[in-house]
Amino acid sequence: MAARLVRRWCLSPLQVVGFPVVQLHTSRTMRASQKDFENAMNQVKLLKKDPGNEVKLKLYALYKQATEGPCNMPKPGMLDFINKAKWDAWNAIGSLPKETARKNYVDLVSSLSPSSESSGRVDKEPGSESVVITSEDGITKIMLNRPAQKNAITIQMYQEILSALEATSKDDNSVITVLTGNGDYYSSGNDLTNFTNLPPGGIEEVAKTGSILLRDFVDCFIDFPKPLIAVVNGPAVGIAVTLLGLFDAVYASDRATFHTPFTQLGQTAEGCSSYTFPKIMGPAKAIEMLIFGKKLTAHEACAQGLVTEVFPDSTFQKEVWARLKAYAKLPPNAMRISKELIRHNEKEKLHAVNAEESTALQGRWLSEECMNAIINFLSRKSKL
Ligand SMILES: CCCC/C=C/CC(=O)SCCNC(=O)CCNC(=O)[C@H](O)C(C)(C)COP(=O)(O)OP(=O)(O)OC[C@H]1O[C@@H](n2cnc3c(N)ncnc32)[C@H](O)[C@@H]1OP(=O)(O)O
Repeated sequence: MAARLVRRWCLSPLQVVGFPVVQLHTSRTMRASQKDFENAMNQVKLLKKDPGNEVKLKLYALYKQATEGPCNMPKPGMLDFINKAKWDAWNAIGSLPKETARKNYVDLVSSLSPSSESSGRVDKEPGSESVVITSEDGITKIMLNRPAQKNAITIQMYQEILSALEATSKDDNSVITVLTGNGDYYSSGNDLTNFTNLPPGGIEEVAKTGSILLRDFVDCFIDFPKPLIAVVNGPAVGIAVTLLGLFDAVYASDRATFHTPFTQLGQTAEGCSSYTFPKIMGPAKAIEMLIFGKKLTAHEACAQGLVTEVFPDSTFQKEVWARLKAYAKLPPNAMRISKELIRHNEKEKLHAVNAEESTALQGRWLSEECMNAIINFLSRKSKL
């Protein structure tokens, strides 16, 4: 379902919003500007880097305006996220003359030409390397690897992380396990496109399968038997923050921030944070984060007890990995038994909280508040 959308995006990113890459027209009577327009359409096919949803919607809208004039389609239903975003973009152009739209399209494409494409960022396909798992010196590193999407977590990535945790919990060579992110973000949390490709059972089916996946995923963190460390290399959002309450140590760069904008998204807390956060930082501070969406700096999160230690970004990787290598040399059974002693009294409670939170979210994902927030994000009309 949602993974299909993401895969489709990665294989042919320009087509996700119905981007007109194959609709070339040739005419013997075309004028110069029509030629430029067709060249621009060809150029778009050669773009190496996905220009992003906002630009794709602009291109779509200008193309439609240039070829058909003002928006003449019936407005798609609220749940038809992608077509609704396309319709909004086209409709927003109003009565812009066809020729102006054609020129704007050509100008926009030339601003995206290969010479102006940045080559610095890695953008991997899910299913290939969106989650990279490596093992060295007794440390299993699970690295979120979608830096261009700020390491937003797709359905497939949840499944891959879950499988990695299950495997490493049974691997005698693995002493401690680390979750971290590649690029400037730790993770922007749940990929908001996870819920946009509707299966035959509609949005209800998406919400139900999402809730089951969430519950299984978080259960795996609750039960993980060995030391679990978060190396928070940059900003963290949503589930990437809430899960931290289930880690045994959280090391953060001073560039990291911690943001749980659930209410703004029409959603509610998950990752057992409705229980762990009040316990860690007291209800007053937990409510500011989980209900009002207050974003914490790394030092604030450390003062609240969510983060174990903050390091300057310039030395973060070096200092943290040196420390983890030393920890991984400690006797593994003693660490495992100590973790069990510290955690086992809470496990039953945590599983019950996880079940409750997952059920509450299933309902939230069907709410108008949540759908509007996702539509807003996808149509890039608003950002958090
Ligand atoms: C099944 C289990 C479900 C568990 C549920 C968990 C709940 C949550 O985790 S709620 C939190 C969800 N996350 C968000 O609301 C964050 C949304 N993203 C943003 O607000 C911003 O992108 C950002 C503040 C993280 C970064 O802003 P910035 O201006 O620096 O960069 P952008 O241009 O916005 O992002 C670059 C690129 O990445 C895409 N992207 C970023 N985050 C997400 C995301 N969470 N889902 C999908 N896509 C994301 C963004 O769309 C951009 O893509 P394009 O270049 O293609 O436009």
